[in-house]
Amino acid sequence: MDVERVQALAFGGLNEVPAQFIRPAHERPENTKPIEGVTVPVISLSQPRDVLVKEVSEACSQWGFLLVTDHGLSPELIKRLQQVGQEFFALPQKEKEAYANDPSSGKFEGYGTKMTKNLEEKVEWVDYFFHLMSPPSKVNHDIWPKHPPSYREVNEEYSKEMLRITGELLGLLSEGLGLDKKSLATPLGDQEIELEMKINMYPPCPQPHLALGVEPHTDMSALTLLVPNDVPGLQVWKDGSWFAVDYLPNALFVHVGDQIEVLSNGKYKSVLHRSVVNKDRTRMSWAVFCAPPHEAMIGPLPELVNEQNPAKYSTKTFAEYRYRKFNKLPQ
Ligand SMILES: O=C(O)CCC(=O)C(=O)O
Ligand SMILES: [Fe+2]
Repeated sequence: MDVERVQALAFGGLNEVPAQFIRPAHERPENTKPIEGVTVPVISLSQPRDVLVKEVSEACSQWGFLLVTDHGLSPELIKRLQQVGQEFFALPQKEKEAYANDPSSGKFEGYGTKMTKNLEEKVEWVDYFFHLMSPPSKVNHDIWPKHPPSYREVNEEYSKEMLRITGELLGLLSEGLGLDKKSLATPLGDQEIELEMKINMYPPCPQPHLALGVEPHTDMSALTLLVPNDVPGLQVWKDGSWFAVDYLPNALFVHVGDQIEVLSNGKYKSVLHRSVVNKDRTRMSWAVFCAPPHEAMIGPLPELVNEQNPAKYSTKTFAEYRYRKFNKLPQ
């Protein structure tokens, strides 16, 4: 299958973006103005637990998004993760193509460029690499980049840290619902929770005001933990406006995904977000999607549902949720 890669297109010398990237006027990045004085929450994990539970659960109820600092993830490990990802994307095009995925035949892992067309038939200004990274028993290392050779070791180390931090955040969010610390982790599979790595690579774009990196969406995951390079581009939606998320060195960008919204019966919000591109610099981001195993049954936690608070979401397997979301069917 011949897929035109955005990276190859962008570095091939281009003065205008091709028509398939040009968004209708209402979708263009300059279109909304954030509310003055309102900023995205930044929360340090080294605070007394009661304060932390309150701050994290407020951020997840009001924004579905927060920046986390003092998470114990070392800046060196983040740097190594970014280095091996950059080295992969710096490989000659032909070498990258050996890892090409094929979502239309169910092969989601590997090197890709989004081909599925939305209603307006527009595509995104991004290439990516996507692979499962945990639990180890389900990971297929043959799909992971073999170059640079340290890719595997670095990503395995990173994955352990993501599992630890996911566990901590789920504990805080459970307590924020007034429940036992394990209430959210248990239905999500606990140590069997699936962690997927998606490296997004957004090359410079000759007309950034016309295109989008990733179009508005909510993540299907329970939580998404992301580290970008130092080029800003992520925007989150709140109360009718897009808010640009500034780069904060070594912070983890935490998104509430659909599964936490469902489990919390709507107390926590799955955040609508998008990314914009720029003219001069390559933006990259490393998103780790933390999601339940496919066979897990996900619905509002029974402790949160009663006559006054009926279930707002139906209960179904994560596999069915995914199928419905991919095919734009009602949940
Ligand atoms: O690059 C970003 O900051 C956002 C990427 C994203 O939302 C995604 O890959 O799901
Ligand atoms: Fe996302």
